[in-house]
Amino acid sequence: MQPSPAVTADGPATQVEGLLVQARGLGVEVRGAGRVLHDVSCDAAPGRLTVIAGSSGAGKTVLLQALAGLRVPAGGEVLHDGARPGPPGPEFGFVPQEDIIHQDLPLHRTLVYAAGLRLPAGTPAEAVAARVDAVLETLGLSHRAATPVRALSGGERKRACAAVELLTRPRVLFLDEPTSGLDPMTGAALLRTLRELAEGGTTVVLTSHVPADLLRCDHVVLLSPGGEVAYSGAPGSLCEAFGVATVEDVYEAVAAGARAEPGVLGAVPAPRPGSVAAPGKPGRIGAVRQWALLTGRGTALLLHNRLSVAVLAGSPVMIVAMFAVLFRAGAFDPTAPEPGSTAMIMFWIAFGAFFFGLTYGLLQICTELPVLRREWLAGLRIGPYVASKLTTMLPVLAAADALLLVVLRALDRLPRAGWGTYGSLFVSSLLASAAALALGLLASAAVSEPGQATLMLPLLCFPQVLFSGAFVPVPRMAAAGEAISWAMTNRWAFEALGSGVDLEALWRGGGSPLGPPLLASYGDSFAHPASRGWLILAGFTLVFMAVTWAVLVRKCREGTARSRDGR
Ligand SMILES: Nc1ncnc2c1ncn2[C@@H]1O[C@H](COP(=O)(O)OP(=O)(O)OP(=O)(O)O)[C@@H](O)[C@H]1O
Repeated sequence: MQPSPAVTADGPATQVEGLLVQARGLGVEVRGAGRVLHDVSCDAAPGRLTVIAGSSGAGKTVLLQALAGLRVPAGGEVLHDGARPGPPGPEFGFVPQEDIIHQDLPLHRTLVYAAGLRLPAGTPAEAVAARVDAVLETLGLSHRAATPVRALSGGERKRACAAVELLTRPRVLFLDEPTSGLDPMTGAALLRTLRELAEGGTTVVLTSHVPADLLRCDHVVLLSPGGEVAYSGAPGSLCEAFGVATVEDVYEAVAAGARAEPGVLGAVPAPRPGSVAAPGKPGRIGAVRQWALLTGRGTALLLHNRLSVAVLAGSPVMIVAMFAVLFRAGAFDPTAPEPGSTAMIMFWIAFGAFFFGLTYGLLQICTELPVLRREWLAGLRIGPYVASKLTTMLPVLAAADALLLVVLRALDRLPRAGWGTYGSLFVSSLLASAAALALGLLASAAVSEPGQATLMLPLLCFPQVLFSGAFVPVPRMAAAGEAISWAMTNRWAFEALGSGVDLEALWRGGGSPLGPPLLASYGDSFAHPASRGWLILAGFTLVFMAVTWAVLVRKCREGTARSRDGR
């Protein structure tokens, strides 16, 4: 790791008027854990490096979130410049323990996208690039600008996350365990960088359980295992206050119940009860611009991730190859059709389109929830975010569906028909994929980790096969099964595809004696125009997207005390 450079004239630490953060008698409850913090009073002053320390589980993260205004106090209050925290604006930086940047793009490009979402609307591209360059220089990352984030070392990745937060020149920067997992030298270098930011005026608050970190900061807030302040003051007086020789001894003394008198911070402005801190002027970019930016970033991320490219390109090719060897040619020959095979070909096209959409959607959101949460706080709207997932993936799905149809037609597994028929088949497939993609996005938003999303795959696929009406025709289903089939997008895709190739006419008038009895068992499944299926599939897509939006809004708001305008 390179030594941290001096803060440049253009760097984020220059001429920043830091935010005064105060906690007064703060109590915080966490669902499932009860009251975690008790009567905590402490200050984090501008231009200072404040560290929240304590044993594991003492409540450091909860206190950091509460000081940032991201947790509702159960008692007492948090004040920013003497007022209640307002909506988080560009003056606010928060780096959680999880990475808040995507892994696949080069660092510079990642920061340019982040800046696009955070800097005021209308910021010229050159100004964005200059800002990114300045932040990279401040954090000693200029030489890694072209490196994919995934290839950065642990310490560099932590600084890259901080870099995102510095783009807007925040007045306060909160960091949750920025030095955890770093070797002592890298940790010390990161703290030096944070010190330089503090010296430039920024209020810097971090959590740490590395003893050496405490001595490098200006102010220590040490929590007892029960979530009370055991010490608040200068690091130089810490050991003396407990009558011990080392920081490790202090931890032992605190675990045994020792407490020290809170240190005096100096004069702070009197609180203005009832008032709300004004956010910095956000000047956020509009919903359409957010959607365009996210679509561009989503596409770039897809193309830069080898695994996703392999899945995107590989799964349609494999499925097309399997279909090609499964079905015999000529099933749609009007003089000697194979009615059973034609129904199966239609079903497997519908299911292939469904499968592409679902698998593409399932990992889209759950793998980037920490990034989304942080960007939401910074002003990202959930609507453009969800819409961008659709617009990023739809062209890929269109290509996969088209490939399926073109190859099956070329191999004579589909009828010799004109553009009208193939246009209809393509629209049915694409809408089936879109509905499945939206279902995948919903599942991805609802689960809490990628492993759960993978488990959802068979759960979501099975009913789509069973209740599609292909293997057990809808008129032959039990009443409950028929009711369930209404909720299956695959049923509507199957019927729209069958209607698109006019299976009814082929079965009724074709030269196979099996056609009429089959038609009798499928009833009016293919009697409706394909457009009816299209409308239903489009409706499902919209409903799944809307529910995804609602789930994500709830997840982003969860535990967030600060209101946020402009979702
Ligand atoms: N989402 C949650 N659900 C249940 N309990 C929680 C949750 N978040 C925190 N807690 C509980 O709140 C307490 C404080 O947690 P916190 O993460 O603030 O501790 P910490 O001091 O930061 O610990 P560590 O150093 O291990 O990160 C712990 O007892 C923890 O189990």
